[in-house]
Amino acid sequence: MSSTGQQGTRPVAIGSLPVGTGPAVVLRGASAAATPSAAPERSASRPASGAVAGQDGPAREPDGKHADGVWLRPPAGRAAAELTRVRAWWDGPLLAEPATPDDLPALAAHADALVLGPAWAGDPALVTVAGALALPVVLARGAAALEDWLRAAGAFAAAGAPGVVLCEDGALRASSGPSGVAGPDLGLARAARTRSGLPVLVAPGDDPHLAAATVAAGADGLWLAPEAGPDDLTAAREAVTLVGALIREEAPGSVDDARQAIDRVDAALAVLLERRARLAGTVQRLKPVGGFAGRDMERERRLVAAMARRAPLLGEHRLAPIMNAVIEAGLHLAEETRRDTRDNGGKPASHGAEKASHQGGHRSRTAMEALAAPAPDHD
Ligand SMILES: O=C(O)C(=O)C[C@]1(C(=O)O)C=C[C@@H](O)C=C1
Repeated sequence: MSSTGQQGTRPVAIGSLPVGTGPAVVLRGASAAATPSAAPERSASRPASGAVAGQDGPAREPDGKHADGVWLRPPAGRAAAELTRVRAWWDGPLLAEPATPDDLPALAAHADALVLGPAWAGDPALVTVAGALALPVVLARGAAALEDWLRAAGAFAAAGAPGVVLCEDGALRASSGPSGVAGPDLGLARAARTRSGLPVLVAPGDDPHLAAATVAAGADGLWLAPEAGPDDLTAAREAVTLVGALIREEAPGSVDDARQAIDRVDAALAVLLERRARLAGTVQRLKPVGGFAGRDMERERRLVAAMARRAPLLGEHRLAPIMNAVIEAGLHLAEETRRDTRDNGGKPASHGAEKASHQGGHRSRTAMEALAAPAPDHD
């Protein structure tokens, strides 16, 4: 394990994927092919497992990336065939849920982790058999109470499972509550993580924007349904990157891991810098004298001092030149935009930021954009 992990959490390796240390992970369900008797191969009907049949691989994000890991719930008696089929296009971390104990040998041969629900946890004989496979166990909560969930996790560890990851999957399995909207219990997931020291995955359900809240609540990973599309994957990845950069402690142990952690922080910085530039542009428009001519050095000194209270390592004297560059970039952008607007007969002209996003063509809405929709009337 290349880093020390989240405080108090015991990381678990699922194949090559560390869970509970480093960034939160994104796992996505793989489609299970329909059984020949239920529907022809490649049909779009829904098999008993609830997965969409007929897809050959996991959805990709627009940039071509897959999820970090794939999970599968093959129909009874089809585990070997389904796992072999998925292994043909996916050699990364693979998690599988057995429909019956007869599926266990196939899982032991092909999967990196067992996904087990409350029914297994309630049967001591099954716990013993599953623990003896020496695969990590992802223990779905289903509708279990916190105490029962944690007790079951302890039972799998005692039976020999080399690691246990909890999965709050209430959104996938439980029927919707009084609100009519099914969703994960983030408070319960957080309590389970604190109490047990085990990594916790959370299924954010049908609303991709819950991914950000899920990471903010401290989840070590997102558990996406097989139906999750590229935009859902992108929203999940954005939440992991941006929200994780703000709240998730990392202690990387290699240059590569440290650079990846820096990339996530830079991604969050970029979103915030863009947002700040828009707001600073609004101030230039509203002030009696905007732009460089209306510069207010006392206000700049005070904002640097306030920032230094949150960034004591950097301190005022290091933050001051950074913020000077940030503020001047914003003023240049505001003046450029004002000139463009004037040249455009008073109509708002596309400035740099807009041009860039237009050039990129269609861009899906990110988690951070959804959290903090930018003001539409920027300068
Ligand atoms: O607060 C203002 O008056 C601004 O114009 C905004 C801003 C900034 O970017 O934060 C920019 C220039 C000023 O010198 C001070 C602050």
